[in-house]
Amino acid sequence: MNILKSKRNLIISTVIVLLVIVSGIGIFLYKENIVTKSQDKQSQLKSELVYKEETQMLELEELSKEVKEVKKDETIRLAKEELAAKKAEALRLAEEAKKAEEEKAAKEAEEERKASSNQTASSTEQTDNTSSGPSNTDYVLVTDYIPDILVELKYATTDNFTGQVIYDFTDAYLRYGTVKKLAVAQEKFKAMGYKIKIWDAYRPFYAQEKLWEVVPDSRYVANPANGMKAHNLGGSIDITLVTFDGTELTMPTAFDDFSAKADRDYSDVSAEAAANAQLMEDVMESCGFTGYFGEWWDFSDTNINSFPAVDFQP
Ligand SMILES: C[C@@H](N)C(=O)N[C@H](C)C(=O)O
Repeated sequence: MNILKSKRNLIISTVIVLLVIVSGIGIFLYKENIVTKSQDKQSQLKSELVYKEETQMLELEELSKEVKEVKKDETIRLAKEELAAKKAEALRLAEEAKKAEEEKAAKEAEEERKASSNQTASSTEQTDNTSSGPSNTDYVLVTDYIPDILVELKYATTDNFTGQVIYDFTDAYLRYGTVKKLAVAQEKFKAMGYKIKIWDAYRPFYAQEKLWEVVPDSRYVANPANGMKAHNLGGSIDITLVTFDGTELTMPTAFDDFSAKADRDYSDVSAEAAANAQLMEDVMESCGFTGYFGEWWDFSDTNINSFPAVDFQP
C-alpha cells in the first residue's frame, strides 16, 4: 500500500515538474514573441522615418530649385526692363540731337540761300550745273542714273502699315546730289554680291500727313507739324539689300516694324540680321548718308538740310 502511495506521489510530482517546465517554456516563448514583434515594429517605424526624411529632403531640393528659377526669371525681367529703358533714352537723345542738328542746318541753309540770292554766280550747291546736267538739288528719277537699283515703293501699294495707298506714283525720285551718293553705294554693294532695294524715297508732304494720321508717334513717323523734313526734302530713303536674284537679306525686322528691335542697337536681334544691318549702315555712312537710329532701313543724305523745301509733284 505504501509502495503504491509513494509511486503515485512520484508520478504526481513528475507531472507537476513537467507542467512547471512546459509552462516555463510557454512563458519564455511568449515573451520572445513579444520582443520580436516590438523589434519588428521599431525597425518598421525607423524605415518609415528614414523614408519620410528622404522625401522631405527631395521636396526641399525641389523647392530650392524653384526658388532659384524664380530668382533667375526676376533678374532677366529686370535686365530686360533696364535695357528697354536705356534704348528709349538713347532714342530720345538721338531724336533731340537730330532735331537740333536739323534746326542748325536749316538756319545755315536759310542764311546761305539769302546770301546766294544776292549773287549772280551759281551757289556752291550747284557746282555740278552744266548747260545740260541737273544741279545737286534738282529732283531726278533714280533709275535714270542707277538703272539696276530695285524699286518697290511700299506706300504706292496697300502693303504698308496704314493698309492704304498713300501716293499714286511708283517711281523713286531724289535730289541729284543724293542719287550720285546712292550710285556709289550701289557699286560698293554690288562688289559684295548685293543690290539696293528702295521701299520709299521722295515722299510728298500730303503723304507725310497721311502716315502721321495713322501713327502719330515721332519715334517712327516725322511729325508734319515740324514742316517738310527728311523724305519730304527728297534726301531720305528707306532701303534694304537683296542678292542678285532679288532675295532680300535677313534684317532685324520687317519694314516699318515700329518696335525696339528695329533700331540700330542690334544686340537684340539674330547675329545674321545684325551683321547685314551693320554692313548696310557702314557702306551707306561711308557714302555720305546718316542712318536714323530708330529704323535700320532709314538713311538721309548728310546734306539734306541744305535742300530747299519744294512741293515736288512726281
Ligand atoms: C514711316 C517710316 N518709314 C519713316 O520714314 N520714318 C521716318 C522717321 C520719317 O517719317 O521720316
